[in-house]
Amino acid sequence: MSDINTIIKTELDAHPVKLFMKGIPSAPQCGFSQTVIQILSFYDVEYSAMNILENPDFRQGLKDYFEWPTFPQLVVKGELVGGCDIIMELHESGELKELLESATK
Ligand SMILES: N[C@@H](CCC(=O)N[C@@H](CS)C(=O)NCC(=O)O)C(=O)O
Repeated sequence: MSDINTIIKTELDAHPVKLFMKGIPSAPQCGFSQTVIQILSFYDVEYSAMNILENPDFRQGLKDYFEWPTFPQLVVKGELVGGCDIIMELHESGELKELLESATK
């Protein structure tokens, strides 16, 4: 495993719900990231967010790690759930609630 993959794995092990985004939750720097932050605010869930604009190694490393080319990336228990479109769909279908609840169990 390359160094960045090891660092990503350590980060994911430490945070059951992890959002890789552009900007920070109080000041998203992209509309897609902003939408996911708004959706997460509907849930009583603790999450950790990383600004990939300030972490270029993660920005490229995550694209390779998850084979997913864009941000945001929401990761629950080490598994990529998806980006903005998927999170919106899962929110509307009610599946996101279950997923987030499973993260704390
Ligand atoms: N359809 C995507 C939209 C996200 C997207 O297009 N993100 C772009 C612009 S913010 C991106 O991350 N590009 C790669 C990069 O900037 O490294 C989703 O559902 O998340």
